[in-house]
Amino acid sequence: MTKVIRNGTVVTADRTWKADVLIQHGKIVAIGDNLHADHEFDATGCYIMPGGIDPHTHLEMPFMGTYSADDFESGTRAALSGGTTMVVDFCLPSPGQSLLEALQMWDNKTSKACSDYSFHMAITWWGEQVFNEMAQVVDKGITSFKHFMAYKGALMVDDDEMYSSFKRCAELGALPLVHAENGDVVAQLSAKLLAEGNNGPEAHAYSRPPEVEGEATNRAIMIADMVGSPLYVVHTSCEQAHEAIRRARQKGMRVYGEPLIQHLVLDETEYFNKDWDHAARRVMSPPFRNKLHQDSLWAGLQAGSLQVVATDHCSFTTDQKRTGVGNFTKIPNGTGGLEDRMPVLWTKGVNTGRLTMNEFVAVTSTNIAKILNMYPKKGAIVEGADADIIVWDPKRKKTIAAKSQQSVIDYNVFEGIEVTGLPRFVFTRGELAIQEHEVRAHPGHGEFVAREPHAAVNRALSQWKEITAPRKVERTGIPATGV
Ligand SMILES: NC(=O)NCCC(=O)O
Ligand SMILES: [Zn+2]
Ligand SMILES: [Zn+2]
Repeated sequence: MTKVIRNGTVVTADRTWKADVLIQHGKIVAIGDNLHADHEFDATGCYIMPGGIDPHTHLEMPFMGTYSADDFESGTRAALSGGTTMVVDFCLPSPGQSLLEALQMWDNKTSKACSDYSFHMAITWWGEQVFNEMAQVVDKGITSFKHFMAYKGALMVDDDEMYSSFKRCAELGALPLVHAENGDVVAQLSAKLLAEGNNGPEAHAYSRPPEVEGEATNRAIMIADMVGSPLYVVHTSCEQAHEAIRRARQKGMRVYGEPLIQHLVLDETEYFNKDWDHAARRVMSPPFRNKLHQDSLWAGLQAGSLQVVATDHCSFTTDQKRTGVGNFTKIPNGTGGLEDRMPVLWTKGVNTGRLTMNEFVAVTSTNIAKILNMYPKKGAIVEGADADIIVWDPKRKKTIAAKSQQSVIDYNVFEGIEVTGLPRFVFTRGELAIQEHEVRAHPGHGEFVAREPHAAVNRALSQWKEITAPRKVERTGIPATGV
């Protein structure tokens, strides 16, 4: 059975043109004029774009004594509803646990995924077993490894562990990722705030100032440079971290930065809300920042010093958040956003002139497909690509409301924001998943996307590091050792 999307304008990361798109067996098979098929979908007035890719989600994740509430079924259904056709989630081994065993546990969660997905593997401890298993993880198509520089006593790794792991990534042609916050300083600041009776959700933000993130970002960048590895910094939220990334890139280092849609549009005043639930629902790490930091992130997307907009979707119900009443360090960290990332970014970015449509496609889909070495299977409208396609109606409007969302939690941090720009149709590998309000997402449709190591950037960087490596100076006439 063939499908064709007709009468629309194709928008990719680098081009905009009128064309029809023909789909067969889950792939794009032709792009051109006057194409016909068994089923026709009308895109009059709409843009035909690559489906969004969210490279940062935590579905059904064990964290801070509980599990994040959205699983692969509700999470990917929410994603599709908002035009995101692929997620990349994190496999988190417990300290001491085999990476392969953890991967098996994460695989078991995915049977009801409605969209395609991939994994990053977290390095939460270090030893010979981890060193060896990293190669097997890469052989399974997982070529990115996450390091938490925060969450002391739980997921955090120290500089020695990070150096060893980044070095191993360089050898394997893999990409290290970092959650960049100085976990030791956060622990000290948190203890001080609690001792002073500062125990509400606003203290979460006080305990993680931008300097904590800027320092860790810079440290991770320097370590990656010393081992000759590229680096991807997740949830870049502030100017200090952005500055470190920008500076590194200007020096030719292969560093990527990922702002979240939450940090781009929500600010720290949320934590000063008198309603404890309101503030706690917005507790995440790093916390929301002020308007100056937001401007820096938008500028980074415009200038190309930041490349990707993600969500870090890690949703907890109000009841789960209430675990932290009386002690902000016990509030599960995380917010949702999978359904909202694309419409909110379009509304606040494209509709305001902060982003072009092509930049929108780049930062929501194409750039990450390239960084994670799955382009043009994903992130592209080209013949042979997976038919992960959104037909985007720039005039469709809605007001974001928890009562009508796909996520299973009981609130939405974007509640009340009116968005203009929503999907008319969403296709996941050629299957129609969304038709305006109608959700046809099919649990079990999603497939694991394996990725190859040694992406072009890894190859170029290791070549350069080899050429510029320190070399012993061969000398003749070495003087005898003195007595
Ligand atoms: N970001 C957050 O607060 N929760 C999810 C885990 C993480 O990414 O740090
Ligand atoms: Zn994080
Ligand atoms: Zn995260």
